[in-house]
Amino acid sequence: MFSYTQLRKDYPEFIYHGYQIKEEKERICLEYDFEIPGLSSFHPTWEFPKKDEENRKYADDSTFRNLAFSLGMVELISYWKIACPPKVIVEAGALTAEQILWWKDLYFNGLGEFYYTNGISENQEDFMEIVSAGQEISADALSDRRLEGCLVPVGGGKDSAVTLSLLKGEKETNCCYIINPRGATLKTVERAGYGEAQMCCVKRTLDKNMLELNKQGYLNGHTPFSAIVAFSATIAAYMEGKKYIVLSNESSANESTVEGSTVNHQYSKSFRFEKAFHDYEAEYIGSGTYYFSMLRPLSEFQIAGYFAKCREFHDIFRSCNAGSKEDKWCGHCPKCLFVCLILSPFLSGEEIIRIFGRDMLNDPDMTEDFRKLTGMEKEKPFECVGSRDEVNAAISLTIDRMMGQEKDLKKLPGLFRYYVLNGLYRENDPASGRFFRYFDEENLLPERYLELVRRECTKGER
Ligand SMILES: CC(=O)N[C@H]1[C@@H](OP(=O)(O)OP(=O)(O)OC[C@H]2O[C@@H](n3ccc(=O)[nH]c3=O)[C@H](O)[C@@H]2O)O[C@H](CO)[C@@H](O)[C@@H]1O[C@H](C)C(=O)N[C@@H](C)C(=O)N[C@@H](CCC(=O)O)C(=O)O
Ligand SMILES: Nc1ncnc2c1ncn2[C@@H]1O[C@H](COP(=O)(O)OP(=O)(O)OP(=O)(O)O)[C@@H](O)[C@H]1O
Repeated sequence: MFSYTQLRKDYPEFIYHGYQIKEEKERICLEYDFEIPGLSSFHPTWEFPKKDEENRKYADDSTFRNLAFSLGMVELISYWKIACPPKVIVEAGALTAEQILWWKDLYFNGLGEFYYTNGISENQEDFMEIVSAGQEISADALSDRRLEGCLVPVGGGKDSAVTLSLLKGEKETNCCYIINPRGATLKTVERAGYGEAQMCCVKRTLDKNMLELNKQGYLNGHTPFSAIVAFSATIAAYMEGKKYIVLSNESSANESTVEGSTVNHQYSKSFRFEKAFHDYEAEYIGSGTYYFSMLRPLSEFQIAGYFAKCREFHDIFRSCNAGSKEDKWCGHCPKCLFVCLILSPFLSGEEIIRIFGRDMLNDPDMTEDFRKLTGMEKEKPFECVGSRDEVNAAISLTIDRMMGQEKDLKKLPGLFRYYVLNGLYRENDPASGRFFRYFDEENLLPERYLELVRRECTKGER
C-alpha cells in the first residue's frame, strides 16, 4: 500500500477538465474527464434514458448542464481518493467560495470512514484546496418544465420497498429510479406493481484505470455513494418531469459508526447531508425538484415492523451489500445479521431462516458482529445498520417472546443466550415502546406525507 503523505507529494494536483453531453434520440450519455497529472486520466460515464416525446435538447439547457457538471463534482471523489492530491482544479465550471466550502464539507465528511480505516489523520481545512478555473454556465434553462409526481430511488433492500408501499396510492404518477439494475432492484419494482414505462434505469460505468490502480495498492475505501444517488436522481427526476425525489433514509442513519466521533459510514444518508443537498440544489441548481427522505422520521425498528407486513417482498429483497452482485444474502456479514435482528420481533424464527437461508442466530462466528451491533464494542460495523439502542430493543423484545412464561433459556438461539448471560437482556424493556412511537421531527417531508408516515408507521403495539 502507498503512503498518503508520499502520494500527495508525488501527485499534487487533480484536474476536473470537463464533461461531454452526448445526446441521442433515446438516451443521453455523460462522459467525464478527470486527470491526476503524472498518474492517470479517468473517463467515467453515465447513461440516462430519454423518454419525453417533445424531444427536448437537454444539451442546450443550462439547468441540465449544471446538473451534469455537479454530478461530475461528486463523481470525482472516487478518483481523487486514489492519491488524495492536495489541490483540485475545476476547469469544467465555476464555483463560488460558498460552493467550494460546501463541496469540501461533503468530501471530508463523506470520506470520514476512508480516513479512519486507512489510519489517516486529516482536517477539513487542509485536506484539499479547490480552485475554480472554469466558465460560469450561461442561463438558458428550458422555461416550461412542469414537474409532478415522485421519483423513488430503489436499492433492492427493505427501506425503499417500504417507501414504495407507502406510496402505493400514487402509483400512477410515480417513477422508480435504479442505478445499474440487478435482480433485487428490478424484482422490488415489479412486485410493487410498476412496469417498464415507470422505471428509469441508468447505467454508471467506473473507469477501468481506477480499478487497476486499486489493484496496485493505491488508496481505496468508502466513498459517499448516497451523494451519487442524490445528484444522479436529480438528473433523472428533471428528465422524467418528477417533482419529488423520495429517498428511504431513516433517522437511525444519523448515528456515528465510531462512538464519540463524527465518523459515519452512512454520512450521505444522514439528515445533515439531506438538508445540505436540498439547500444546495435550490440555491445553485434550481431544477425545481424537491429532495427528501420519506423514512427520515422513523427508526429502523419501525421500518422493520412495517416491512414485516409487506410479505410480497420477503422472498426477493436483498439488503446485503456483500452478496448484491450475485443477488443473494451472504448470510455471514454484519448487514445480514442486522436485518435478521431488527426483523426478529416481527417475524417467526422459521420465517427469518427462510429469508436468509441460514440460521445466523445460532452461528458462533457471528459473535463479533453481534457485539458491535449491540454496542458491546465502541465501533459499529462499517455498514448501513441501525442504532445500538434499537438493536438492543429488538433483541430484548424477541427474547421476551421466545422464552415465554417459563423464562426458559434453552429456548433461545446461541447469540441470544450469550446476550442474556452478559446481562444485557431487559425484560419487558420500556425502550421498545419508545421505538414503536418514535418520530424524528428533523425531516423535510412535505405536509401531505407527514400524516401518512405517522399513521402507517408509528402506531405500534407497545
Ligand atoms: C463501493 C460502492 O460504492 N459500490 C457501489 C457501486 O458498485 P459497483 O459495482 O459500481 O462498484 P464495486 O464493485 O462495489 O466497487 C469496485 C471498486 O470501485 C471503487 N468504487 C466504487 C464505487 C464508487 O462510487 N467509488 C469507488 O471508488 C470501490 O472502492 C472498489 O474498489 O454501485 C452500486 C450501484 O450501481 C452500488 O450498489 C454499490 O454499493 C455497494 C453495494 C456498497 O457496498 N456500497 C457501499 C458504499 C455502501 O456502504 N453503501 C451504503 C450507502 C452508504 C453511503 O452512501 O455512504 C449502502 O448502500 O447501504
Ligand atoms: N442502485 C441504486 N439505485 C438507485 N437508488 C439506490 C441504489 N442503491 C441505493 N439506492 C437508494 O439509496 C437508499 C439507501 O440504500 P440502502 O441500501 O440503505 O437501502 P435499501 O436498499 O432500500 O434498504 P436496506 O437498508 O434494507 O438495504 C435506498 O433506499 C435507495 O433510495
